[in-house]
Amino acid sequence: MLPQLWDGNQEGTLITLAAFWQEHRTLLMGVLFLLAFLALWRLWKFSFYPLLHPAEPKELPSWIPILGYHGYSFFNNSHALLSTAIAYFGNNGEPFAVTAFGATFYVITHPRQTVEVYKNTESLSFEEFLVNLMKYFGLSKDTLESVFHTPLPRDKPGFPNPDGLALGYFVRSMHHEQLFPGRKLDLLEQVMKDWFDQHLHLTTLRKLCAPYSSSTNEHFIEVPLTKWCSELFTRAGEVAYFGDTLQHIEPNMATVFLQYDDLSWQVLYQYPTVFSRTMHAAIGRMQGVFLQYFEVPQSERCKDAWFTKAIENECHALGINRQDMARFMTTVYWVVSTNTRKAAFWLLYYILKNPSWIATIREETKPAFGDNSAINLDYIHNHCPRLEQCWFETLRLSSNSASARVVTQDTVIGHHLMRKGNKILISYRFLHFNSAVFGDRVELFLPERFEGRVNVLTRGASWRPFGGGKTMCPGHFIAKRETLMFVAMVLQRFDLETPPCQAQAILEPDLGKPVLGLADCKVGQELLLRLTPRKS
Ligand code: HEM
Repeated sequence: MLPQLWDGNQEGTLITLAAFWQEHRTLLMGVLFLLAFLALWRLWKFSFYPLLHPAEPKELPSWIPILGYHGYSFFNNSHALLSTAIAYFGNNGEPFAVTAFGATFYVITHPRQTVEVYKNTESLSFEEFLVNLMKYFGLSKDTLESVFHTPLPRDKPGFPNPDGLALGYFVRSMHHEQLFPGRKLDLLEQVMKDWFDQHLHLTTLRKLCAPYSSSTNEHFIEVPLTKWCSELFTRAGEVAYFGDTLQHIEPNMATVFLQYDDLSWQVLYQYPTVFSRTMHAAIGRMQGVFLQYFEVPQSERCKDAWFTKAIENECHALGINRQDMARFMTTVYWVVSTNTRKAAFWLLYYILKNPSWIATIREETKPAFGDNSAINLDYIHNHCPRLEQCWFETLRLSSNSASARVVTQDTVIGHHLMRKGNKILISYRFLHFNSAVFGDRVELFLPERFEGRVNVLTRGASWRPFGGGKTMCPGHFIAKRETLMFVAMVLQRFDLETPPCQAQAILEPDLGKPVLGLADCKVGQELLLRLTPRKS
């Protein structure tokens, strides 16, 4: 029990204090020592050190040495933490440092410096991040050594490798071959179009969505919007990349993937297995399905994308075992669907909440739809500017990625010295919410801000939904094509409503979870969507 320190008698109080000090002397000395140590450490770290090292980015002060006290804020809402830091440093556009979980991140907010970061592939590494990811997925040391450090012959059979790159770097050229405009991209898009075309009918949806639709009859179906888009896009992406073989092995691969993907932020934080058992169980199931997939002879696996067998052949040639191939393919499945599913539900959500766009897009896309369900994809690509503006605005509002680079040698960015071993973060959200670039009311869905300004706004250094430099996302063409064709088809075929009880329901981006692209919506939020076939 603490003594009562002030009873109006000054002498008595002093005596009581002295007695308290005598009794708890060791404890109080310890506390005083700790406070003195923290004060000195803080003074040194955030006042004297910056004076002695003016070239290094200033660090957001904290009271916890080494670990930094920003870990919780990083988890909870990294965007809010970075906003606080930007305000603390007077919004001066200079890089600053934040320590969380013992790692120091230099945060870049100025568009010009983002370009410097993307250009520097000598001393800023994306590969270290990839290697850590692959290790986390269980790829063996030997496989990683061959993949990243064994140059493939320049004259090898298969896809040409004139620069003699190791597979870990060569795979980027293979993604480009599959995903950049050309025949292979068109074929991929065609498969997705056929899949949506077959499944976007009331009768088919009733069967497909039975496990989660909340209500259905012969006139309509009600589905949870984010779940519905996620399932449909994952299934379409699966068929486009792997044909129907995976479906035969595990008809619910998409559902297992979504269980994993909801928790995939744990991978980015490299959570220990003991704290992420559900995520590990889902990924284990997916890897198991891919093991069975590779047991099916190639000749029996049809209608897959060019990339899928091409990369498998490269892995075989390098002697990579089946387990590691299965682990790697799981990551391919991940990148194919994790962002497009979110792009689809965010775009539909914003349109639903701004219903005047429904009529606009219907009218604009109508000429792309012939009488016998034929769809003119070229028309959607090139003659639907309003739909395209909605796409850009959705990406702007829902991007929550941060490009991460590991500093492998001391490096100067924008006159600031970045120390070896630390990480660099480019937060896209800050770039996309800069009202000096994107105009007023940046927090609102206003696709018209892109009208007549698409080139200015989406080709500058402030536009980064797909990252930048060498590692810029190669999937951006297919992501756009797939999402826009889907939204156009849904609007042409169905009337959309949210049930009256859901009129006030909203979806908000979860800015706390790290992602490689678009934000998910906050846990527990969902919006019911009623789809009623339109009378033609
Ligand atoms: C709206 C949809 C998408 C968004 C917002 C998105 C975003 C991103 C981002 C931010 C990165 C990291 C770039 C960096 O840090 O420099 C990335 C990388 C990547 N994305 Fe996407 N992505 C999308 C769709 C896709 C699709 C559909 C595919 C494949 C079919 C794909 C394949 C990849 C690959 C292979 C990489 C790694 C690139 C490399 O290391 O060179 N993405 N994506």
